[in-house]
Amino acid sequence: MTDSLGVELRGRETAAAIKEEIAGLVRSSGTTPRLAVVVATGDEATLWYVRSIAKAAAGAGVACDIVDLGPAAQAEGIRATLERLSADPGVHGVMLQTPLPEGVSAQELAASIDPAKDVDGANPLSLGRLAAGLPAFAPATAAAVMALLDRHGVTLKGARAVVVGRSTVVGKPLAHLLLDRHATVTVCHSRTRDLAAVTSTAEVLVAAVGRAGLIGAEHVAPGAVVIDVGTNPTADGGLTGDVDFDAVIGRAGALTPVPGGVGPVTTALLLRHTVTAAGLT
Ligand SMILES: Nc1nc(=O)c2c([nH]1)NC[C@@H]1CN(c3ccc(C(=O)N[C@@H](CCC(=O)O)C(=O)O)cc3)C=[N+]21
Repeated sequence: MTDSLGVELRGRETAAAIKEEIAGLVRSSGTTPRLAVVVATGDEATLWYVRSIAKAAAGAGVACDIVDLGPAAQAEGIRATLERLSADPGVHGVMLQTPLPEGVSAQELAASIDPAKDVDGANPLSLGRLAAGLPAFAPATAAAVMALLDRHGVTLKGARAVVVGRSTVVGKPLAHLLLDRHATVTVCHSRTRDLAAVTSTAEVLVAAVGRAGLIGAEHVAPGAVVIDVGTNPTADGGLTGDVDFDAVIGRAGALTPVPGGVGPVTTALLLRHTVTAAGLT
């Protein structure tokens, strides 16, 4: 918790600092890290994310190949592509975008990404290594939550942290990252009884569910640091989080906005992981 209330934890400055650091590393190494992004969907939000990765990569001096297999791609074709990119010494990072076509399992396919190139932490091996405390890439979104907490000087050691959401891409890896930092971690989900009773004990509260406005004032302890991972599309083509921003901002010690919070940091850390995979750090 913090002493003041209502601080906005903005992500754009953090993202800009990470991208600047990457650009410096690339310049001084003389190596161009290369990220391959495999796409097999027509989902608008995903395509937006892919374009923003390409744009951020260009600005940071990272090469980015979009490998678009189209929304009709089959599991075997996607697997062959991931295997080819994993074996290509010119490619340092490999990412498979979700969602995937009906009946195609992202987790089964992600097992074909070389863990050394698994910059979005999608291979089940990466999650297992993370849980075991071994070096591994965390999913960029989970890493972004930690980066925002660190950048804003939030103390995690001994802190009560509550994560709402148990997805493989955010909730589960994040619980391990917080445990590693000696937080006392509780994971809530759709079957949790009396959600507000649990979340209102949190000094650090992370919402990663995908339900607009789920977290209201009654879910938040005064002074808590609240990180909103939700990116829910709105009727007018915008984006809104899992936290009711207007209801919570005056009560929270600090709160990330959507847009402009976790999202931009996610993109920057995906590039940071690619730089690490290229051996630059
Ligand atoms: N394997 C995989 N990993 C992902 O991490 C993944 C994925 N697949 N599929 C698609 C979703 C979506 N996603 C976003 C990341 C950043 C923003 C982001 O930066 N949004 C901006 C604003 C965008 C706007 O205003 O429209 C912001 O929050 O400020 C959004 C969404 C990652 N995803």
